[in-house]
Amino acid sequence: MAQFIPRAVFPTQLSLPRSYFLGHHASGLSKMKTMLSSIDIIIECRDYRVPLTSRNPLFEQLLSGRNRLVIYTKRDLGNQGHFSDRQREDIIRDWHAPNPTLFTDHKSKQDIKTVLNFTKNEAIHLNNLLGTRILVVGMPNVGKSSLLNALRMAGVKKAKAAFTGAQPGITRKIASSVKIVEKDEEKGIEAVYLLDTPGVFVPFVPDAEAMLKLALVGSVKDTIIAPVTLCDYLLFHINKQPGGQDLYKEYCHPTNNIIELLEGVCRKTGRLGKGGVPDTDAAALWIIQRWRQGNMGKFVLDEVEEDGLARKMNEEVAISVSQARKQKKQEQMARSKAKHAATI
Ligand SMILES: Nc1nc2c(ncn2[C@@H]2O[C@H](COP(=O)(O)OP(=O)(O)OP(=O)(O)O)[C@@H](O)[C@H]2O)c(=O)[nH]1
Repeated sequence: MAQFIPRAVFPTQLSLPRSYFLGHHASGLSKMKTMLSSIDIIIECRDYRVPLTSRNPLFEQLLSGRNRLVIYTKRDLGNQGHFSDRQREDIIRDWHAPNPTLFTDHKSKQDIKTVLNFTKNEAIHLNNLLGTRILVVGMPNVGKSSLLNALRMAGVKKAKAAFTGAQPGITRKIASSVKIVEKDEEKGIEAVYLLDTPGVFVPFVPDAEAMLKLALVGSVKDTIIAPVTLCDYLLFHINKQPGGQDLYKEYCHPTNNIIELLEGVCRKTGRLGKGGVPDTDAAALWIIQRWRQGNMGKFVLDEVEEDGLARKMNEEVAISVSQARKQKKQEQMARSKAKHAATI
């Protein structure tokens, strides 16, 4: 049998939406701006599986010069405990230095304890009599509320304070602060409070592939991109992993053809519509969910290289320059239209 060769590149998807910046993202961001003066530390959450693509330039503007901890959430979905995972984390830490960086799984007691200890040390250092106030920010569905709940449970043994969910946009408003560390006079620790915020999406996604990555990790609603397209992009990544084809071997032989895989899934799991027609959309969503739960491979979608962050930042500058030019052109056109209308 011929050796299976995975696709080297994913076909360009010209028709994909490249924006998902919603009303509550904009209002959440402007509310955050007004609150910053009463905040001591920012925890910025990013998704472990998209360390570059989940960087939001809006937060860079908002948080520049602020005391910031970067937390890469959902580590359990992208880390297999290999040496290469450790190397990747070292590179990411270097990107953010001197800001501290942590990697978490919200169900890992050790990971949550590390975050809690960080906040306690900051509280001792700041020694704010009114307590230390921490704002948690990040892209939609990155796991901000889950982190808050886990910290609250570990820190003050209190149950869930924030709603969480598998789709983005569960948190719509900045809620009141939640205590995660009690005041401890003996140890000289003032109380620590967290404030959860609504996820804020990037204002403009640079390319279709970045949109596919953000959709795959659940930052945009599943109704925005056709499930078969999204699943095809996942298949592209699965096939690139060592032994990736084994992840779907019960449904199909090694393939680059998404329909072939989905039809195999439909047959095996009974996802058939009227007249036995395979329900490929349902099969695609099922595979995507399995990957999001860590049952279809654990891997990172972005290439992590030492100069990766610097290249991404240059890209953002280029986009903002081209957007500024576009805006200027539109303004000139509007002015000349108005002038023309005034002369007739
Ligand atoms: N596997 C895994 N899942 C996580 C982790 N953290 C959060 N999740 C899941 O990710 C989904 C989104 O979590 P939320 O805490 O609601 O995310 P959010 O950032 O508050 O979302 P928005 O309301 O859109 O701002 C939920 O299904 C969580 O169970 C993690 O560390 N590992």
